[in-house]
Amino acid sequence: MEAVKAILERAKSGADLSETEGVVLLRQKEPEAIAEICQTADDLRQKQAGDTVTYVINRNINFTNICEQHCSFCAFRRDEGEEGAFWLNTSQILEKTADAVRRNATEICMQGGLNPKAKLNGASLPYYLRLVQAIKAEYPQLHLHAFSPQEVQFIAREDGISYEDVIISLRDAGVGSMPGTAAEVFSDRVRRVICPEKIDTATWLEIVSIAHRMGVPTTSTMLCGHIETPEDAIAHLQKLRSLQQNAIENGYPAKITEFILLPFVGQEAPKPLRNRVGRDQPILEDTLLLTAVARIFLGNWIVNHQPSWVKLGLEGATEALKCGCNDIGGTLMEEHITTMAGAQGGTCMEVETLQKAIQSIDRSYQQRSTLYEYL
Ligand SMILES: C[S@@+](CC[C@H](N)C(=O)[O-])C[C@H]1O[C@@H](n2cnc3c(N)ncnc32)[C@H](O)[C@@H]1O
Ligand SMILES: Nc1c(NC[C@H](O)[C@H](O)[C@H](O)CO)[nH]c(=O)[nH]c1=O
Ligand SMILES: N[C@@H](Cc1ccc(O)cc1)C(=O)O
Ligand code: SF4
Repeated sequence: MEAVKAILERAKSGADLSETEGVVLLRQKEPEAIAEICQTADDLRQKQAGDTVTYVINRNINFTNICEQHCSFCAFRRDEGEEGAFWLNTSQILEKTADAVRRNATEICMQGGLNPKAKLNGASLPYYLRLVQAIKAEYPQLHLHAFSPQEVQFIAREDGISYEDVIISLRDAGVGSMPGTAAEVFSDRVRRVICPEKIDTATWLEIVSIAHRMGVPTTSTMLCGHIETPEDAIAHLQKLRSLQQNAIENGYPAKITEFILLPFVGQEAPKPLRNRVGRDQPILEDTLLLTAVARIFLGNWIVNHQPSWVKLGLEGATEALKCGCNDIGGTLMEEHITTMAGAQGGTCMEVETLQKAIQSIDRSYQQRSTLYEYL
């Protein structure tokens, strides 16, 4: 307990914790120590981000779930022709966008499977650019938060072009920011088990750094609660922190806007990983401790922290607002990826429901843009 208190004092004084210190915090089992860690995270949240909790009105559009990869946590992907496979055409996407705009969305969050047939004139990039242009032509004011580093690498590989060229083209067509998914856990040992076909740690960091250099802000995520160790989790946070330090120190025009913890949902995930992890739903207590440690460890470098109501339920996400989070996330309108994995939180939130959850813990709420401007 004395060791924990000393570490928390250092964090409160504004110091960046070492990985060893982070691991000590994450390994705590005593309720008293855990309560102190959450209290420190809550204090730092107040100091760094204030008492107002933000939300964004957005819609997820997953344009296809046909994917050439086979991540062992993913219940969303399908082979072409398999039951449940889908691939939206432009008019379906525009209908969903029109409905989102009618419901006051400011953001479309677009991601999909890696579909080698998604090409125009034999190339992937023009296909993705057409998705972007179709939306931006009709709704130039909408913010497009689209395509993970894995999707960027897929396009570059299919077309034999550089990551930089892909990112510049997407940016110039109207992509406003990049979701920091596909990060999973930055341990190549773990990645060989849970996502052996995915980009490795170094490539994820490289692509996100290029995005920052090219003026494209990104989010950042971590998939937790599967086979990662506390050391893996802290190493992941350390890599995000130093990526952000690098963007700031080099004066890049963009950086990481937020950190989102994504607890693994196993219920409908492929059986090998589901069985190895041994549970269907995330353990709330473990998620909350990691939420708090992430706030403390990322320090002043990443000030916006968001829980996932999809995965924790709105009640669990509201608890996370007391353990370091200052944002409740998006309305989403239709969530598929983790809902297909058996997540219990729902697929859509009304603005009023998010506001009530925030009010229930005596905090004020505020609508934000994707880039955290108050609206
Ligand atoms: C499904 S992918 C979509 C974009 C693209 N296919 C990719 O992998 O980057 C988005 C993210 O969803 C998350 N996800 C997928 N299955 C999940 C599950 N069963 N539980 C929690 N998160 C999951 C992963 O973190 C993954 O990177
Ligand atoms: N937590 C989840 C999110 N969060 C992302 C936000 O909705 C938003 O796009 C971001 O904060 C940028 O403004 N998105 C999901 O699709 N699923 C989640 O579980
Ligand atoms: N789109 C979110 C993150 C996200 C997306 C899909 C998920 O299933 C989970 C998380 C972001 O980076 O901003
Ligand atoms: S997580 Fe993404 S890349 Fe992996 S199988 Fe699912 S859709 Fe494909």
